Amino acid sequence: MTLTEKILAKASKRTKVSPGDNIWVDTDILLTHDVCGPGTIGVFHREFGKNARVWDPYKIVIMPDHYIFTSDSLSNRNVDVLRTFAKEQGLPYFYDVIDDPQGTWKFDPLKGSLRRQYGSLYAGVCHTALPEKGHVRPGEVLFGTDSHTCTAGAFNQFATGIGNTDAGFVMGTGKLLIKVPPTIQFYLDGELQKGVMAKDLILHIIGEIGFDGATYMAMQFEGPGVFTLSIEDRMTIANMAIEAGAKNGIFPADQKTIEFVKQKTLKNGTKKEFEVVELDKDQHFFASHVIDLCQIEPTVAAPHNPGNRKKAKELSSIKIDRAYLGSCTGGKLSDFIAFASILKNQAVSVDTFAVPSTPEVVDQLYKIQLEGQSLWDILTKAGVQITENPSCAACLGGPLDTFGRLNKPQVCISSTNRNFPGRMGDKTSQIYLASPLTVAASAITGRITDPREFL
Ligand SMILES: CC(C)[C@H](C(=O)O)[C@@H](O)C(=O)O
Repeated sequence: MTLTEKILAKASKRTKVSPGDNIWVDTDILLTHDVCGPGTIGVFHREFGKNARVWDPYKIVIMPDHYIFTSDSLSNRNVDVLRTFAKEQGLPYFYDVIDDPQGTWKFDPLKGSLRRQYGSLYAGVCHTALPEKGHVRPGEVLFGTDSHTCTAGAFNQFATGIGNTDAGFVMGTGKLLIKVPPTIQFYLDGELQKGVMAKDLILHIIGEIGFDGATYMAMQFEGPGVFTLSIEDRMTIANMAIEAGAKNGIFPADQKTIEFVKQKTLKNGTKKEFEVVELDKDQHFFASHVIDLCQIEPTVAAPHNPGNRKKAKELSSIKIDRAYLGSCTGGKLSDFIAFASILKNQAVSVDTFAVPSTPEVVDQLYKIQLEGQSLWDILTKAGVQITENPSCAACLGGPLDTFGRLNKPQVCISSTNRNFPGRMGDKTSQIYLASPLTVAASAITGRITDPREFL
């Protein structure tokens, strides 16, 4: 069996499952957020009753993260619905945006001043925050009401996005009926070259198979190249499995995975026994691709789908109005480090926005230094507008007052995950998806630029 089949077999208490089998699986974690949480809660109450209790309060994680820092009253109401529900149900893992609805500014000793509009519990973008807060473990089944839930496949687990109806059902029963997906193998060899990031690799792969090339399939990444990738690289790759239509993306576990999971679960009091799922010798794949990481070049997805693959160097005539760094895909700490490595002692020539994915990333921006300057200082000196409020922000447009939103027709290069029309706001804007290095290089020159020109 493939990694996905092995996890699903265990979760359905079977010795073997095959692609196409419809099986009931037990859920380890159900994740929801402010956009889909209220709908999920509505389905849960409608189907299980007004006074129903969730199946297991310790297995539900609620992380508001999408439309958080906005004056839009409907968005704010969504968070209120989550808050009320978490209180009623006694949910220990509700990562509220604020501690005290009356007072939201805090003194920050790192900066020596008041900052942030969020409280001590706020976790940031759910797909980055979930592992950071110790809610992912190899071998487990994670369902989330968000298509990028597949990010957690980086940790050797079955992680997939589901709709509110399914999530309402999981909330009440802890179970879900799913069809076992066929698996496509991506066998990675070699190592990514300087100037090339995990984002380039996944854009390359989506370009290869098409943005529907893995519809309802598992994308399994293996081979020696996998172990050269950092945990955050693997998250970027698994995160965009859905952009090829995949049910999930999945990686084998190594020492990096085990150490990461142990450290985060210990720190956050979520430590549980887990069993790594090993690769079988005779797996059956729907298809198999071998990829030499050394051959990957800075890659861009041109408008209007993530599979519209071009090399960055082929697009040097495209002028941009805006550059954007952020989201579950491109707002992690390693994304900021890469971004700052190019922007050090440089200046951006177009409006450039950066949104950290979690409060932890914000803290590290002040702490981590490159040649004596903090990442925060490097970026602000280069002219980047950074917010200290981590959220999904303009990755998916959001209310008009969303930080970095495209409020007029613009050409934007972005480290995010989708470039559909209207995705970042204005419907006629053009979005080019790229790695943080390519976004930084392009922000300096004002046109799409291969970052190797700056190395
Ligand atoms: C809001 C949510 C349903 C959506 C998703 O599922 O992906 C969003 O996170 C996105 O990235 O488009």
